[in-house]
Amino acid sequence: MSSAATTKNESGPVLDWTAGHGPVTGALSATTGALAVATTGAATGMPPAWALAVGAAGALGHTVAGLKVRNAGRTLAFKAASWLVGAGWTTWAMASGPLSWAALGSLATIGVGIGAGARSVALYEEAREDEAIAAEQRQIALELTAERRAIAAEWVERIQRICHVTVKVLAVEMWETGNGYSLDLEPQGGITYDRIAQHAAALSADAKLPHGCTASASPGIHQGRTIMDVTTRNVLAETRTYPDDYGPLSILTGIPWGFRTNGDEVVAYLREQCALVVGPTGSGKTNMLHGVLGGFARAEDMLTWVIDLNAGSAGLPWVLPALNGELTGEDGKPVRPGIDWLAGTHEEAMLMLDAALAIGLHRKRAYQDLLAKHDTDLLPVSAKIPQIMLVIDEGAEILVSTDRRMKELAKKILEVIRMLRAMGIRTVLTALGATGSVLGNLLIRREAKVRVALTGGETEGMDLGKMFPGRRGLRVDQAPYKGAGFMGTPESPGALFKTWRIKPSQIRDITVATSERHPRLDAVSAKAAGADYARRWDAERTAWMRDLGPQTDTGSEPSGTVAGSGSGLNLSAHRTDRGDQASPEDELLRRFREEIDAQFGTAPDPATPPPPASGLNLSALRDNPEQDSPAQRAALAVLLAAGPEGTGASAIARALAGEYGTNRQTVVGWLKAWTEDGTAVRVGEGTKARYVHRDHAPEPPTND
Ligand SMILES: Nc1ncnc2c1ncn2[C@@H]1O[C@H](COP(=O)(O)OP(=O)(O)OP(=O)(O)O)[C@@H](O)[C@H]1O
Repeated sequence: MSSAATTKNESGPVLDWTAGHGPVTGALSATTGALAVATTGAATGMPPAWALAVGAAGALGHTVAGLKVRNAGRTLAFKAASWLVGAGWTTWAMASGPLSWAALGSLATIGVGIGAGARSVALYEEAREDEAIAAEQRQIALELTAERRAIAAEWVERIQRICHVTVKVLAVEMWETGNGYSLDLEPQGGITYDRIAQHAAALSADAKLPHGCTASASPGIHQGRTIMDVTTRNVLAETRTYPDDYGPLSILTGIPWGFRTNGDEVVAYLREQCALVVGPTGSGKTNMLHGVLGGFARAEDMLTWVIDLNAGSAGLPWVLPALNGELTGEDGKPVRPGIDWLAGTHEEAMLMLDAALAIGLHRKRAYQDLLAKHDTDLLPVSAKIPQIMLVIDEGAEILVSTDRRMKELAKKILEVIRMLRAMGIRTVLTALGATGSVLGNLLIRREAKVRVALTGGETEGMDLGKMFPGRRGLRVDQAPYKGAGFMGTPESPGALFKTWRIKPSQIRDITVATSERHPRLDAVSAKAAGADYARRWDAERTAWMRDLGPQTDTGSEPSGTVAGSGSGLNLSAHRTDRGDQASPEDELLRRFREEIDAQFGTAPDPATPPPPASGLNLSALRDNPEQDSPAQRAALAVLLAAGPEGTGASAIARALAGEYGTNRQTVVGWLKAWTEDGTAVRVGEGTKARYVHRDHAPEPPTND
């Protein structure tokens, strides 16, 4: 029913006169209307021809209205006929008396007739409308198929001309994002995908794809098929922020690390795999690391332990705001740090690695029954028995370092990688360059199949062939943007991708959002890890964080206090601002350190690949007197022996190389530390600059 609305209020039903008629109400309305007019007209002596005139006008009006809404001819005819029949009856009834049996009987028949007619007309109109929509869709599909056919023909011709390979196109799929399309190809004559893949650059050029877009061939559903992905819009040039849905993730369902050129997420499955993230300075590696830590923080079955000997800078933003009480959780509850353990010093890193090894070995014994119950040799990781992810910034450089202390760490890291896969302990190592010394390590090649090469336009030290063996046509200049590069996993072959930009505020938001979600270390593991793990957040163990808080990863900026400053984040995004706020003393110190950096090359030059043993900045160690190693003491002795003439980092390193294997980079770190605490004094300028022990230092000039 549609003519009278059914909504009720206190004053009774509300009538909606604008609503249209259905078949029943339409017929009722027409017949009761005609009867009313006939009886009133007959009683008052109205001329019967008037009713006929009104009927004709109604028929005309409805026909015009029907034409406007494009009613079918038969609908228009039916509506006009209804008006005319009604008007004819009224005219006749007014003349011969409307209340006779004949008049009422014929009116009832007319009513039923109008009702039935209206119903059939309505059904007909509906069917017409459906047919029109279907025809429109057929037209769109036809056009799309024509577009696909054109694309297919274009690529068959192009591949034939450039690769000399005949292909059959089995399907063309347009990406929903509108950024490109994929072709499912069947190369003829037993030719495999790589024959096409090696011509990727020529194919892209021939197709006149915009910069940053590629035509890349990869294996298809079987060896005789090839998928050709063609990007037509360069999404890598866009900055996309980390998706702000911080919902739960799991190690078992993978952690998203970025997006492909077709807009799809690329996911790292790390239950059994280790990962290697290579990125030279300025490529967006720190940002990516934060994205990785953010994903791990969101997981319900992972605990993240971070080693960063660059003063812990990769982990600090996940720890300090929580430790300093700057964040408040739901209901005012304190917020747990976004990572479970942070080692910024050699000592702490040793404790962490020992704990990881102890946990792994103990899990092997203690969970025998559980493994038997699940009939597996792979520990069933869950929120109750979480996976431990060891994230080691510049870890690859630790592995190839010749420094004795680094070698100690390297030995333990390799043990973790080699022995603890089944027991749910895996690593993410970062490296400044994809150099032979990093990828030459068989263990890394075998265990770290989740690989990322952030290029940021850097071409040196980026051996993509070694990073993604078997993948052809990958070129560094395809991803000249910060945060962009290549990612490959066992599930998703190496191809272009980009990381999300994660903002400092998002790190805080994720820390808060995931605080309640982090699992606790299972009792078996906690027992094995012992007091070193239980006391990891003790004030004296975390004092270095507060001391080093706002330092950057190069350690070449003044230290200050973080607590209460409200800027506990140590992100490179903030770096440029800080110089403006520094005091004159800090500024002097900064300039002094810059000079040292310039002279001794402590800050890596983005244009050159780092030598294998470089890249680690050990300045973080300087604040801890307990960390004086025999090598350090020997270096101090060399400095003292140099007398008032003083000496330089290279000379000290040469003196120590034989016995301790100390490299120049390490000595530079010590000299910086000694200069800051007054143990040594830097004299001379430029290439004449040298260090003198304070016992031999010249008298400082006085002002009077
Ligand atoms: N995914 C991204 N999208 C857009 N811009 C990014 C992305 N990642 C990084 N950037 C930009 O690049 C800058 C440098 O990033 P980041 O500090 O992570 O580089 P890095 O390789 O760690 O360099 P450094 O070693 O000097 O710290 C950031 O401040 C940001 O402006």
